[in-house]
Amino acid sequence: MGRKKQFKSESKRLLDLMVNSIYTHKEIFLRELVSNASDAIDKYYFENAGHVDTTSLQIRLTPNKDDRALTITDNGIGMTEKELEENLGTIAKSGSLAFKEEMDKKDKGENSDVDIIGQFGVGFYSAFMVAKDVTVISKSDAEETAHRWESKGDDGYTISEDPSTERGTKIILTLKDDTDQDQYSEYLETYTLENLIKKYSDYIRYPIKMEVETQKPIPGTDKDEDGKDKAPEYETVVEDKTLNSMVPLWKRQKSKITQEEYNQFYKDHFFDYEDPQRVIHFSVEGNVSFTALLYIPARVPQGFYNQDYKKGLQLYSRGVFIMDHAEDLLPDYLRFVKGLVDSQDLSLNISREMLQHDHQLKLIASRIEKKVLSELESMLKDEREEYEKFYRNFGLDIKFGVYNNYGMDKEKLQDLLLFYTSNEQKLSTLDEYVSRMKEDQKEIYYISGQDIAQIDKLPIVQTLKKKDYEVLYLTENVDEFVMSTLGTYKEKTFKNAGQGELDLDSDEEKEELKNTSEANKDLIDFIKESLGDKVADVKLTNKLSDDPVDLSAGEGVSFEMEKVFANMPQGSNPFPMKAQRILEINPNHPIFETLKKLYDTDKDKVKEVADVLYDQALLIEGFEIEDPIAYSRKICELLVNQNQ
Ligand SMILES: Nc1ncnc2c1ncn2[C@@H]1O[C@H](COP(=O)(O)OP(=O)(O)OP(=O)(O)O)[C@@H](O)[C@H]1O
Repeated sequence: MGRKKQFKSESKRLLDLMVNSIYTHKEIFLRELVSNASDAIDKYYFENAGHVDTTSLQIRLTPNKDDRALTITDNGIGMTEKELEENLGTIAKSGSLAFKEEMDKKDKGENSDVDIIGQFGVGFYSAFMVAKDVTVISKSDAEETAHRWESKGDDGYTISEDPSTERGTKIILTLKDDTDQDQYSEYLETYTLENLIKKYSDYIRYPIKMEVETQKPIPGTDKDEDGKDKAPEYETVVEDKTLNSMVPLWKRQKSKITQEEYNQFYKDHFFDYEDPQRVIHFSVEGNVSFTALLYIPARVPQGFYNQDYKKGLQLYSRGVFIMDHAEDLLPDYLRFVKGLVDSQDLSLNISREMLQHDHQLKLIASRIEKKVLSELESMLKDEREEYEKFYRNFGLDIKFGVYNNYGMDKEKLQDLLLFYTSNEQKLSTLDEYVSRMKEDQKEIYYISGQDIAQIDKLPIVQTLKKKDYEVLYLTENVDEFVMSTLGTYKEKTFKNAGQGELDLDSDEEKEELKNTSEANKDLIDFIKESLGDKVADVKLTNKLSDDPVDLSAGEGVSFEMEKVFANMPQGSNPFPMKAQRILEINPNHPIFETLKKLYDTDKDKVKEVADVLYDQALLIEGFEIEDPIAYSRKICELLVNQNQ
């Protein structure tokens, strides 16, 4: 046995962290060791290109419950005594510098509480998260003898000669004792190992093999004495199984992948039982190189509106799984996109914290955003029905995308919006609406309500339709916020038809209305006074063709916004905002004549009628009335009086 040596001081600190790790993803040790094994085979392959029997290259897992040991064997390049010393005695060069800097910061008291293990190229040392003793037996073609490196972690390591003759490296992990938190013996179960390989290392290029026990029917036992079929007897057979599928689907040539394969991969990896609506598979070479395989689900994913729904793509580095739900790869408004990104430009040990600042990742994210948006644009252009199907599922996210971040992304998204309109009785883009606008129309009209049918009956909508103006129907809470974020589209301002003035009248009509209003000023003032602070104003309007009254909101908060604020959870909105209520009366409706007459004969009745009209206007707007019983009594009274 060789002399005991101490780890270099930096390594020792890292090792301490591993040995005493409270890191929750200890299982990644297997990914790290398998990845090293694969790198070692790569190196052997490249150094001996042309002379290698590629079929023999492999990685093997051997769990041994008696010894509580898990062995990972590869027939890669192996290490000489010196290499064992250099490579395993100091921490990996890639990570060492960053690690040391972080440690220096810590010493100066500036250290953030970052997840240190995830952050550095700790590779091999992660074995100490699960093992109390790590033995590495390695043989390089460059040396006659093999060597054995052994360590229990903190108290150093020994290197000695070993009788092995086969080229490559064998890493024997004697697992730590089980604790309440960690069942290390799980790593001796073949099914756990199979799952971990599938999860993290499925696409390693070389076969990862393991002997697995399976139950097989014993030949000839499926017939009884009379030759009739019966359930066969089973025996336990040990089979050598390849655990990984080796070639990632996304690395294969696009033209050679069937839709069925894409769909199956989606269902296997992203927990959906339905085929996706769209597959987007593309590669980018250049400043940053990556391949992305993205999917748009055909339906809203389960839990999509729950707080704990996680957006993001799976991240791979050269076919090795790094993490799930890398959220920085997708903007929020594309949170429905599922899929993965594989880039050789990312380090295997990159952490979430690091990703946020990673320049390469930002480039990847921006290419992905552009690609998905351009796919959606062409779907809208060329496959309208498909797009509308998509929009019914995820249009709300596109709307939130317009509204969020102070409208930062609105330019990118505005042409993907669809709204139901009065003319078309179907969904329209803003561009389509603008192209149909009347020559004299200056603004884009919209109006909000609970649903299409209710909006369609609103008095103001009837009037606009009569005058041949098209109106966008808004039925979702976020819609008005989208409109106010957009402000304009193709230099046309958005105008809430249920709010403020609409300027639809001709000069003569305006003049006539002004005259009627002046002539009836006393009556109008009286109504306003009798309604008190319920209304901000009462006025006559030409907007209403057949309806007697209507309530419009003053400038500022609209009725729809008021309703949204009112529905917010209590406490989140300490100053609920109310829209100004303006009661508008149709001077061409017979009710106005009645009011005029009553004003001369029975002012108390005017008050009653005004109350009823105001309540009616509230109902039309979808508000509750304050006192339904009083309202109903008044209506009955008026009906009875009429027949007397
Ligand atoms: N199975 C192996 N066969 C041959 N060499 C190995 C093997 N495992 C590790 N090594 C050597 O030990 C070195 C240190 O490994 P470690 O996993 O700590 O870091 P790394 O793989 O270089 O870096 P990173 O993990 O950041 O990619 C490797 O660079 C490699 O030279």
